[in-house]
Amino acid sequence: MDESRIHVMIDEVSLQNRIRQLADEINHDYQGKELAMICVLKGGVMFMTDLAKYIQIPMTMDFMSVSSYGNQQVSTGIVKIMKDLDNSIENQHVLIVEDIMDTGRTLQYLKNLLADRNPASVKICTLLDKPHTRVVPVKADYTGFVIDDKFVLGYGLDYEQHYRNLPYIAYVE
Ligand SMILES: O=P(O)(O)OC[C@H]1O[C@H](OP(=O)(O)OP(=O)(O)O)[C@H](O)[C@@H]1O
Ligand code: HPA
Repeated sequence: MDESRIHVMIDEVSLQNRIRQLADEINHDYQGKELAMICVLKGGVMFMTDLAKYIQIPMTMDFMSVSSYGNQQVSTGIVKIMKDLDNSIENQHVLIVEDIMDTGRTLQYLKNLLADRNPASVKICTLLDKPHTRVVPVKADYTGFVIDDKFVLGYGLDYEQHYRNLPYIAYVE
């Protein structure tokens, strides 16, 4: 991609400050409980690992990978599990950790799938929320930033598998 089209949307300091605030909320809300943090690969990796550093209650981590059918830019709404969780979530307080909620299809599918496995609770924590592109009525319990309808990359998010390593969120214009 022509890199002059990439602009910073959320810088590294703002990201880290907000992630610390989200962790404080989570620590408060789950006091006395154990948290099963579920990272949605690959985009959720950076957010999951940074968020987890500030979690002060007992917690476990597990990873799941899902993929949408169809071409890369157009969400078809059909989601396929590429890698399932390693461990059971029965009777556990599950927090799904995602990088972005766009159409909402991925998180709606995942929330329903995990809710069927008899957890004690299932909540969603998304770093970014693009409410204007939502197609299904799924809601996050914890949201880092609500953003405009722009294609974003960095901090886990990719453009054709690249740019996930940027320490900030950028938009393409
Ligand atoms: O709300 P939606 O429209 O469903 O879009 C959000 C999903 O799309 C991206 O994943 P992608 O399938 O690109 O995989 P990746 O995380 O491996 O990049 C992102 O990480 C979310 O999982
Ligand atoms: O804006 C985005 N950027 C990268 N990946 C995504 N997956 C859904 N929306 C986006």
